[in-house]
Amino acid sequence: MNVRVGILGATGAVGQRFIQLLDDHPTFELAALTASEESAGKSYREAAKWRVNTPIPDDVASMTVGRTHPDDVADDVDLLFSSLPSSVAAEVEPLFLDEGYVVSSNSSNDRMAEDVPLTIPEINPGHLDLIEIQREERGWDGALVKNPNCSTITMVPTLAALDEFGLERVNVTTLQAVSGAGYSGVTSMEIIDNALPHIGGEESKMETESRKLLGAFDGSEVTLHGMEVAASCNRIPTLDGHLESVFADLADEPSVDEVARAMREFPGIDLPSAPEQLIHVFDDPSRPQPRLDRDRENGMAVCAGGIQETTHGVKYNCLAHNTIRGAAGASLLNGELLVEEGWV
Ligand SMILES: NC(=O)C1=CN([C@@H]2O[C@H](COP(=O)(O)OP(=O)(O)OC[C@H]3O[C@@H](n4cnc5c(N)ncnc54)[C@H](OP(=O)(O)O)[C@@H]3O)[C@@H](O)[C@H]2O)C=CC1
Ligand SMILES: N[C@@H](CC(=O)OP(=O)(O)O)C(=O)O
Repeated sequence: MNVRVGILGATGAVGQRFIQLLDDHPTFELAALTASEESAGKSYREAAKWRVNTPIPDDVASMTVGRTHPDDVADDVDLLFSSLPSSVAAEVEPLFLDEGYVVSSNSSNDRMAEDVPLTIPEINPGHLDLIEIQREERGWDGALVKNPNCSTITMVPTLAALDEFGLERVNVTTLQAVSGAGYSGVTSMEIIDNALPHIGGEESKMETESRKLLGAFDGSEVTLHGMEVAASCNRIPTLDGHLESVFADLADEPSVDEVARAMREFPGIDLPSAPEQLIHVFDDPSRPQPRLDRDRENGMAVCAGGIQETTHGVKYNCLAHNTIRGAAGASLLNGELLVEEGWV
């Protein structure tokens, strides 16, 4: 079965990743591209400042970019991926939902809304059933599903693996790539030979979204996981790939080998864009590294290493590709799950 998909915000950093990942997708057929009024009416080649490391697919280059409005998206598009600035997404996503579109969104608005599934398919696929409640409460024919913030998604699979040892408290420090801020996010004068110890809003996203993702869903609501999370977020001059140092306090006292096993054996999911192995664990304490490890399994794997025991639990480093597993790849996987579960 072919599913016709569109991208809202198709010209941006994440939008370009969507186009790259959708090229040759087994079931998704790209049928609509939207961006701002400034890009609308232009061919995609003219409108996008293409910056990813594969050429624009020929059939996409000649497509016309529409306005980000339901009137510019054909009715027979089944699924929309959204990578708009969150202030724009908050205004326009409801227009598409009212019209019955299913939207798999990467933008941060509504991630913590009680009736909106915030999902990582390998971690909490059951939370998709919140769509029933969302439709009742908001009167939408469509459905809205969010993926988490890129720093959150880097850490949460490893925390999910640790949960069997009783997760009590998590402290995390991030070293985030410049692509996370978008193409015009930080200037070269700000970031070269430097590190920026503040990323607006990022810390609270990690502290709250992680608890929702690992929260229990009883069929009507998600109860946030009881762990405490404290985050410190920093920008460094890498291009792609967020590296994070996690200190996790646990109720049990697992050995390093037991923690490594729990991470390595954490189950994946059978979807076209999912990695074979969700968490790649290194014995070499100098890995993972952004440049060497961010592209594992097409940028969809999470890496971990440097696992050591601490007084109250363990510490380790983890890494994921922020614009693939942390953004476009995450929405794409949610889209595949929506199709698999019959919501599209
Ligand atoms: N970069 C990353 O690693 C991650 C980003 N995100 C989130 O994804 C979203 C997109 O990020 P990113 O791709 O980096 O952003 P960009 O600024 O690179 O792209 C934004 C896109 O939205 C379009 N757009 C901007 N304003 C409007 C408007 N008023 N109406 C319609 N379309 C508009 C732009 O079109 P045009 O080209 O015409 O201006 C462009 O296509 C954001 O919410 C971001 O926070 C999430 C996780 C990671
Ligand atoms: N803030 C993230 C990227 C991002 O846009 O996050 P969010 O999807 O939560 O807005 C970073 O700087 O790396």
